[in-house]
Amino acid sequence: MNPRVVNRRVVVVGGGIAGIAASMAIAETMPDIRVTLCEARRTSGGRAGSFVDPTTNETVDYCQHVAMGCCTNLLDLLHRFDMSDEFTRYQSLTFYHPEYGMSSFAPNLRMPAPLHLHKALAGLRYLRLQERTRLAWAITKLMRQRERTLEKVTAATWLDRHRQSSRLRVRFWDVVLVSALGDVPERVSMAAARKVIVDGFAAAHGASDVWVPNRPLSQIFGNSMLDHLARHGVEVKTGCLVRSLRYDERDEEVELICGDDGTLRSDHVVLATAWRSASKLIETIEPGLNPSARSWQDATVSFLSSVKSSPITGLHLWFDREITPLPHVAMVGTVSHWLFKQPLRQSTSDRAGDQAGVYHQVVISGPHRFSESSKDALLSAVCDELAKAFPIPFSGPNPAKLLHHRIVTDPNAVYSVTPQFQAHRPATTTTLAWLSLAGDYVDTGWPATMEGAAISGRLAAEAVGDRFGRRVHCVTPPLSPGRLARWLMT
Ligand SMILES: Cc1cc2nc3c(=O)[nH]c(=O)nc-3n(C[C@H](O)[C@H](O)[C@H](O)COP(=O)(O)OP(=O)(O)OC[C@H]3O[C@@H](n4cnc5c(N)ncnc54)[C@H](O)[C@@H]3O)c2cc1C
Repeated sequence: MNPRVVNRRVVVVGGGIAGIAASMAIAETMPDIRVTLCEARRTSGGRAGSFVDPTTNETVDYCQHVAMGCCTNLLDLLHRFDMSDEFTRYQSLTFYHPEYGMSSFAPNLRMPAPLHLHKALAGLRYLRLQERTRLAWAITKLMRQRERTLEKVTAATWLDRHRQSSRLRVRFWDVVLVSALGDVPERVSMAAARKVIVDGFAAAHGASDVWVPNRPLSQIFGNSMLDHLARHGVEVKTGCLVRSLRYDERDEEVELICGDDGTLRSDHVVLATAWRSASKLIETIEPGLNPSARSWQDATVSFLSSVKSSPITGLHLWFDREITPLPHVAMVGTVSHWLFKQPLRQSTSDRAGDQAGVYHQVVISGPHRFSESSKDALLSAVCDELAKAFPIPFSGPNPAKLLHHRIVTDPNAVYSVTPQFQAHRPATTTTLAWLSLAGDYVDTGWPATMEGAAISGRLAAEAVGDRFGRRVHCVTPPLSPGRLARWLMT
């Protein structure tokens, strides 16, 4: 073993998916490095978390999360924590449109990618033949363009230039892009949109599979992952809020001032918080910085504090019965974007009993028509939409009743992937040799997703390796594109 790297210490600040991925990757690839994970809250998972509803006593997610088949790093991370079975894979999706009812989106796996999508698009009854043709043409065009060349263009501009009608926008592009990017095509960069369409649908079989957790997120990314990390030698400190960072030039080590835990000392820090906390912590870094470090600090703080965030709303609805046999439905042309039914396998102690009703969740990404109205107005619009989409349980002498509801909007759920954001997105490595960044906002090419967070953590682990003279590979490659897709993309 190289004596220079023995007893190196790394502190990972933030126990969201990025911090978990970074800690696990360092522990697995460089077991002689001492890793400490500091999480401000009592458990890990960050935004991928849950709460206990006080009325039903059920543990439900702040907001339903889904992954896709293209999320190779997240799926690999789950595998490493023996958690793969906690997500269920769906190879086809159901879309609902108020005028056309239900449609099935099922790629044809006998056809090479991207032709496997033709059958899937043909299944969307609310798209006309001409619209499907124009859509397929635009997807092919998109595959031929490099992501970097699309960073400065908004999705809306690109779609206009490529003659995607407003009807097609509402019925396809808005549905997919707003759900995946959390903001409208007028604001998001086309590079991020390309990532969703090409990596998430067109390039490879299985990319568009939807993976839905079948347990509350807190039971996946919470204490069980922390226990697993501890078994890999990671020292876990929960309830440990890091308040400031200071580099001690004389001892060549970093001092982390923590809330109640006093001070930690480390050779390297991976800052794996969301962008706002990252901005605050970077601002605390003490003088002694050389001019280029100072200018990095100023630019990064100024950028991160100006990042525009986008809201996501979850309507937690307990009906007296299930309103559909379908596990989830994507909703088109409605205020509601997704409906999920009782996605979570609850232990009996998590449930108040049958009188709690059957849990459903409606998710709305980004600002919506009722953003400025009362929660009651939103609830009433969503319930009307559900009654229209699933008429049977709501009709007859004993219609389905809403027993209980809770509406949770996270105004800072995700950042908006605007062209400005893409242009200035911070990298993993910084001007400060002792500091690496992780978190879904770091430049991974991915939007604000669990996959982006997992990649960012693994990139930070690779940066730690570089710092200590190691060459480690932690990032899982993307799905391999089919031969035809590869040809289209060259
Ligand atoms: C409502 C909603 C719906 C979403 N839906 C999806 C989805 O369907 N699919 C998907 O892929 N993604 C989804 N996302 C995005 C996904 O949750 C995030 O991209 C991902 O969880 C980010 O992980 P992270 O580790 O980068 O950051 P975070 O989850 O924000 O974790 C940062 C952690 O750092 C801790 N921390 C902060 N400051 C300090 C400090 N000073 N000291 C110590 N600890 C600190 C925080 O407590 C937190 O635990 C959704 C997000 C939201 C909010």
